[in-house]
Amino acid sequence: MQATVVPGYDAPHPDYRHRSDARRPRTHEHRSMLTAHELTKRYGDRTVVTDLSFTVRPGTVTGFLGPNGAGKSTTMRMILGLDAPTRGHATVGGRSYAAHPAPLTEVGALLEARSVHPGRTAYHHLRALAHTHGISRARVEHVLGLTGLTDVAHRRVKGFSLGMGQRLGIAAALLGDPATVVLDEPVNGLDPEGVLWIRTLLTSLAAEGRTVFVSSHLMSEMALTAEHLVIIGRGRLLADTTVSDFVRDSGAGTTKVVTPEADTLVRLLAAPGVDITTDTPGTLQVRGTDAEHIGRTAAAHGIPLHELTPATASLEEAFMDLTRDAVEYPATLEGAAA
Ligand SMILES: Nc1ncnc2c1ncn2[C@@H]1O[C@H](COP(=O)(O)OP(=O)(O)OP(=O)(O)O)[C@@H](O)[C@H]1O
Repeated sequence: MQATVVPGYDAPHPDYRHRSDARRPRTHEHRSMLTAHELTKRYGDRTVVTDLSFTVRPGTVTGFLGPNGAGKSTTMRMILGLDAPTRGHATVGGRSYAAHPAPLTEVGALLEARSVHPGRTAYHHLRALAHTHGISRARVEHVLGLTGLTDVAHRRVKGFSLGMGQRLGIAAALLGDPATVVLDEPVNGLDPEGVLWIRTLLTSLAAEGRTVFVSSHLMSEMALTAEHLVIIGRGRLLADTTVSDFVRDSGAGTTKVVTPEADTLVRLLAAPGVDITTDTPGTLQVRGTDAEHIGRTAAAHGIPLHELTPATASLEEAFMDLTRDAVEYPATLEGAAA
């Protein structure tokens, strides 16, 4: 496939793959920008991805959201050259994935459970991958540490839990120290500690200047992890926005506060853009500021709070509203009875 080269693109530095976790220079960030341009995929007479265009930038986590069957995996597979688009194209750092001379060091990907030989240990699986790509043993040990697998590195993969398998997939994705990371539903199978770990990992990968593109069907999960959102439904773009704009536009940025000193707190929080309503004495619904500011203000004035709850549930509702018409198999009463 012909490589499309963006202006200003320069070839990777030869030492690039060995520069493990150093913060990437900001001037090189354009290298890892990921773009989808009118991506379209048809299977038979069904179009599952339609005219999808968006850009994923380095330095932030971008969440790729959509209900089950929306076309997230298909889009990611087209970006990674695993599925050919019917129309349109995708580039990473200005080139198609296939045009990169050493793709593993440019793009690290976790798609649905990889085929790992069950009789192999995690260490040998990664060593074999590293060997075929000229990656050092030290890097294998580094990614085992990064994914919390050091203690089980010499156990056979067939004994791994779903979460451990997921960590191994992420270790493989990071093996080439890639500037771009594409992960399909990485929290699947992880326990709460694992979910927290992946959030921290993704945020730190982005803070190092990498492009981080991660799919999920859960808004609540993405709202805690991503800064930017690309939302699709039935293969079409529904929103390309920041999490804070989505929260603001959806009206989900309400915080419930229960306090015996409601009148004093209302006076203290009054500011342009802050809107406070109350239905029940002692219970406030605050918009235009966040729970942290409310908590700090209350603490600074010795006001007891019996409850301080950001309304994350309504964020999920806003996402469901946006995608309702795009859900393939909506949960209905008839459906439940069937
Ligand atoms: N190889 C294929 N042949 C035919 N249809 C397919 C194929 N792969 C995917 N599809 C269909 O394309 C649509 C999008 O699937 P895809 O897996 O991309 O969605 P998704 O958003 O990743 O969903 P999920 O969150 O459930 O993985 C679905 O209706 C799926 O059945």
